[in-house]
Amino acid sequence: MKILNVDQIRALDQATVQHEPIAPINLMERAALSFVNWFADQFPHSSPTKIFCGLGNNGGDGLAIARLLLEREYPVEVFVVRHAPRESDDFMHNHRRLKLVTDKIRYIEQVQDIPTLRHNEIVIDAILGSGASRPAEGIVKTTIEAINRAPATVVSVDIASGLYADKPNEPGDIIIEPDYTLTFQLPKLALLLPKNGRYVGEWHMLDIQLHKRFIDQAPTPYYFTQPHEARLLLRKRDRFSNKGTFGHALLLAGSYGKMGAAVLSARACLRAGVGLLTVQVPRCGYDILQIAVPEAMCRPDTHETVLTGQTAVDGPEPAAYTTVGIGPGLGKAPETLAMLRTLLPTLAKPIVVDADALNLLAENRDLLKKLPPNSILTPHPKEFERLTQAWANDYEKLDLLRDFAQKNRVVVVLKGAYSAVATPNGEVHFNATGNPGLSTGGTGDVLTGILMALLAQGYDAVEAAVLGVYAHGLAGDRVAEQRGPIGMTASDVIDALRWH
Ligand SMILES: NC(=O)C1=CN([C@@H]2O[C@H](COP(=O)(O)OP(=O)(O)OC[C@H]3O[C@@H](n4cnc5c(N)ncnc54)[C@H](O)[C@@H]3O)[C@@H](O)[C@H]2O)[C@@H](O)CC1
Ligand SMILES: [K+]
Repeated sequence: MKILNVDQIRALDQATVQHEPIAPINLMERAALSFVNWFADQFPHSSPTKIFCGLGNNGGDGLAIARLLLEREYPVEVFVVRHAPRESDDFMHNHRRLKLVTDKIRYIEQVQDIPTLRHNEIVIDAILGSGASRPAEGIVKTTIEAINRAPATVVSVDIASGLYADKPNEPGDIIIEPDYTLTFQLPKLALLLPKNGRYVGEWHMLDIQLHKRFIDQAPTPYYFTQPHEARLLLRKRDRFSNKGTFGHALLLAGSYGKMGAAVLSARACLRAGVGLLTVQVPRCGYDILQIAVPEAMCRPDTHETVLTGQTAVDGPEPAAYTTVGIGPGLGKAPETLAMLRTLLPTLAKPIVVDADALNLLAENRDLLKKLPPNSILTPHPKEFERLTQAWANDYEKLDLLRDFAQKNRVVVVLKGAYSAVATPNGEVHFNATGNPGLSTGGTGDVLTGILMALLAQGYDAVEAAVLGVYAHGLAGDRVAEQRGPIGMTASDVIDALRWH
C-alpha cells in the first residue's frame, strides 16, 4: 500500500470527485459515515461525546460525524474552534445541516468557552487534519492543551490536530495526544515515525474508496506493507523439491559469552526453511552449537574465543554457499575485523550483515564498498547512526536511510516499530507487524537467521527483507496474543514462525 504526501492526498481527493464522479460534500459524508461505523463498534450508545471542530474540511468531517452520531442517539455536543477568518464550503454546508437537528453547537473563541472534560467522556478531535501547516497558536493551541490535560478518551479524525502529515513538527509544537487515530484511505507518513508515537495512539485506516487509478499511478518512495501483500511474496514448495532446492547457508556468529546469539540465528534460519545450514563459531562454541542445534553442521574456528575465519575442518569456501550471514554475537576483535577484510571481497551473492559486523563496518567504512550488491544490513537505530551520522528528526533519518541504501546498493532493514526496509532503488517499505514485546535480547539474531534462510531459498534481497521482517513481526504478534508482550523471548518468536 502506498503512502502519499499531503499534496498527493489533496489531488487524490480531487481525482475522486472528478472521476467517480462524486460531489465533494458526498465524499465528506462517506468519510464521516466510515468514521461513525467504526466509532459505533467501539463505544456504547450511552457514551457522552464532545466533538471539537476546526473551520476547514477536518472540521467539516467533525460536523457530519456529529449529525450521524445524533441520528444514532449518541449524546453529542459540538464545539467549533473559531480560528480562521473563513470556513471551508463543506464546513459551512455541514454546519447548516447540523443546525437543523441540534441546538447544541457552541463556539470557542476564548479560553472560558472551552468545556470541562471528564474521564467517562469521549472527545472527537476534528480541529485540524492534513491541512495543518503551521504550529497551533492562540485558541487552537489552548483548546488542544485542554484536551490533552483531560482524562477523556480522545479519537482523532484523520490525524491528530497539529501533527503535520508529511513533514517534521518543531519540538515545542502543541499537538493532540489521542488514544485513537482514524485515518482516511491511506496511512500518512507521520503515523509511522517513532517520535510521533504519542500523537498517534492506536490507529486504523478507513477505506473511503478514493480513486484507485490515481493511487496506482502516484509516484512515491514510501510503502506500508499490508499482510496480504507480504503473503503474496511467499512461494509454494514443489512436491519434488529436496534440501538442495532451498540452499545452503553459512552463518558466521558467536564469541565467548555470546554463543546464544549464534544458536538463536541458527534455529531461526532452520525454522525459516533453509535447506542446509553450516555455522562457523569460535572453538569454545563447538559443543554448544552441536548440542543446541543438531540440525546444523558446525565448523569450529581455529581460535578459541573469537572468529578469525580460519578453520581446521575441510569444507567449501564461504563464496560457495548460497548465502552468508555474519554478525550475531560476533564481537569486534581485531582478528574478526581481519576476517571481514579478507572475506567480503571474495563474496558475490547477497549476504546478511548484523550486529557487531555492522559496528565493524561503521568503524571501517571503506569495507562498505566491499559488500556484495543487494546485501541486507539490519541495524537498529543506534547502529544505523554509527554507519551514517546523527539526525535531527525522523524525516532526516529517512533521507539518510534512502541515501545510504542507494549509494551502497544494499537493502537496509532499520529495526524498530514499523521496521523500515530501504531498497537500493530508493524505496522504503514500512512493516505493519510486531509489538513492543520484540524489544528484547536475541530477536535481532532471529531476524538475521530468517533473512539468511530466505536468501538461501532464492528470494531476491528486497523480497526476503520485506517478507522476513513481516514474518518475524507476525511471530511476535502471535506470542503476544498467547501470553502478552511482556516476557516474550527470542526463542518464543522462533517457535511461533509460520510460513503459510
Ligand atoms: N483528502 C481527502 O481525501 C479527504 C479529506 N477530508 C478531510 O479534509 C481534511 C483536510 O482539510 P483541509 O485541507 O480543509 O485542512 P484542515 O481542515 O486540516 O485545516 C483547515 C485549514 O486550516 C489552516 N491551518 C493550517 N494550520 C493551522 C493552524 N496551526 N492553526 C490554524 N489554522 C491552520 C489551513 O489554512 C488549512 O487549510 C482531511 O484531514 C480530512 O479530515 C475528508 O473530508 C474526506 C476526504
Ligand atoms: K484531527
